[in-house]
Amino acid sequence: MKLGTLLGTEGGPAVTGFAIDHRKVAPGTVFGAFEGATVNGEDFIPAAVAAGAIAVVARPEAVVEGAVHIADRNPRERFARLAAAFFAPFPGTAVAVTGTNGKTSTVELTRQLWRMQGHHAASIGTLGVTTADDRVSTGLTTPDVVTFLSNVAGLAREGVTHVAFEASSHGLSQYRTEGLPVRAAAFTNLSRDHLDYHGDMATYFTAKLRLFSEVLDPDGTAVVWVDDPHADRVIDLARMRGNRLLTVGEHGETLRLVGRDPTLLGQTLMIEAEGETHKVNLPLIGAYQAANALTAAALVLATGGDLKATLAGLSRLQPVRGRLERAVITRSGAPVYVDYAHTPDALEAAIAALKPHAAGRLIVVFGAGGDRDTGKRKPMGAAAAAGADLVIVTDDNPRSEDPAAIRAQVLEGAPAAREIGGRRDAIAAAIAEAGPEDIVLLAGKGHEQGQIVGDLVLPFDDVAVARECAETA
Ligand SMILES: CC(=O)N[C@H]1[C@@H](OP(=O)(O)OP(=O)(O)OC[C@H]2O[C@@H](n3ccc(=O)[nH]c3=O)[C@H](O)[C@@H]2O)O[C@H](CO)[C@@H](O)[C@@H]1O[C@H](C)C(=O)N[C@@H](C)C(=O)N[C@H](CCC(=O)O)C(=O)O
Ligand SMILES: Nc1ncnc2c1ncn2[C@@H]1O[C@H](COP(=O)(O)OP(=O)(O)OP(=O)(O)O)[C@@H](O)[C@H]1O
Ligand SMILES: N[C@H](CCC[C@H](N)C(=O)O)C(=O)O
Ligand SMILES: [Mg+2]
Repeated sequence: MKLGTLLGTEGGPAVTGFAIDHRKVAPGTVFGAFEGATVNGEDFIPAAVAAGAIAVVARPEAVVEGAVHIADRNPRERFARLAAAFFAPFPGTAVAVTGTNGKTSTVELTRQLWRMQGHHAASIGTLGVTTADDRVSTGLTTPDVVTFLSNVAGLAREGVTHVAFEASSHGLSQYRTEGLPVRAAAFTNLSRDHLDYHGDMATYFTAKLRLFSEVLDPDGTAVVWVDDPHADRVIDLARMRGNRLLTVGEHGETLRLVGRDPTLLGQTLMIEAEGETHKVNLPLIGAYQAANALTAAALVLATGGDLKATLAGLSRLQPVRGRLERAVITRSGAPVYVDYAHTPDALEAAIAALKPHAAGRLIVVFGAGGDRDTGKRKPMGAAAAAGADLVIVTDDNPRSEDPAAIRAQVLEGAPAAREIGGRRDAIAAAIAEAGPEDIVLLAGKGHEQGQIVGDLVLPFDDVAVARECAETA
């Protein structure tokens, strides 16, 4: 593709690729120079041009010599749209999910439901780029714009027609997915997280609302979990914009949850839809997975899915990696669950999911990530102390922070909790302590395969460690 074609002029050099890191520039690359959280990408423009960049997307005040300066007040958005034109075509049906919690679960459940209806489907998010037979991690929930758009185009070349992706608030703020048409967008919930980046809840919510105000196709469908207190803002936005609106939840119009009874390995849902009541045996435990399953079902309906087939599909859903995943049953008979809860709201949800199944005590082991929102640590301790019978505070991913300092902040919310710094020791202690009527919940790391300590990523998988500890307990 010629640069002129991209810019709506004529001719010019051939475009060979796109990059936002100067170290990835090759001859023919269009370079995006963005002011970032740690450095200013504009500082690398000369090096990018020296490496062969033929054009640079940057603010008008940036200095570009030896390459075309594509000047724009919002260089991230302009770059994404140009890159999308270069990487296209994409799968015909793309949907996005945003919310503090439930994004990964919902996109994965959507992928499974689409597949049951015969679609070649994929999901992109925290677990990576997932298709029916493959999963490749990208390191982020919403990958950087070049990784994201090139991967989505790659999926189309593989024959994928339906993709569901997680629109994180960081990803929305940084225009990482702009240029990919979005046929439906779902809102799960909003609670405290990522205030280290957004500063306050209003800014955090505004970042998420951009999915509905700008990213969702004007003739696209908004899917809203209406039981969340923030849902009204999303509904108002969808109505104002004239988007089709599907609502789910106990107060939903499209899929109204009228009954939910926990069973041994899941739950029976009563769902009102199109004037009829449907009974569904969902093989996932917890109110939160019922919420995500209904949201996923509505996304499938929003993209042409048949109601009966979609509701029937709910009974065949497979658990999502690291989301209330049962890792092992201890020698004493206590099940050990691994969950990704790393916010106060999520901890509450995971504990509420397991509590009805614990005839004895619920033992919770968790910590909090370093270099993330510090304000959520005490409320996380409080959420665990309020819902669990025994709380063990340990390390999550300390990153560049002092692990003991992080634990101390969490313990402020759970003064009666035990503190065991090493995560493996904490898991071992919980498993040794658990009796036949008890349940153990390991929260915060879920599917993660490593523990980030300083610059190191030490191999660590909660599921594997739980199994090893259960062997020797
Ligand atoms: C805080 C944050 O979101 N940072 C992301 C952001 O970096 P940034 O724009 O701030 O970039 P920077 O490091 O300041 O550099 C500025 C620019 O100069 C460029 N550069 C930099 C150095 C160099 O030598 N040459 C060069 O060209 C960079 O590529 C960048 O474009 O853009 C980068 C490229 O897309 C991302 O890799 C990076 O993610 C960092 C690694 C990260 O940890 N992000 C996490 C917090 C994140 O995004 N999490 C969300 C939320 C998960 C959830 O939902 O809970 C996610 O979607 O994963
Ligand atoms: N609908 C929900 N309501 C409340 N809590 C939820 C919900 N869905 C998931 N959770 C909790 O949040 C945790 C993370 O779930 P999930 O990975 O689906 O969320 P996410 O939005 O993708 O998170 P992240 O922003 O870290 O990528 C779960 O392990 C569970 O504890
Ligand atoms: N166990 C991780 C979960 C959060 C990871 C991701 N959601 C992010 O914020 O980057 C941590 O707390 O460090
Ligand atoms: Mg996720």
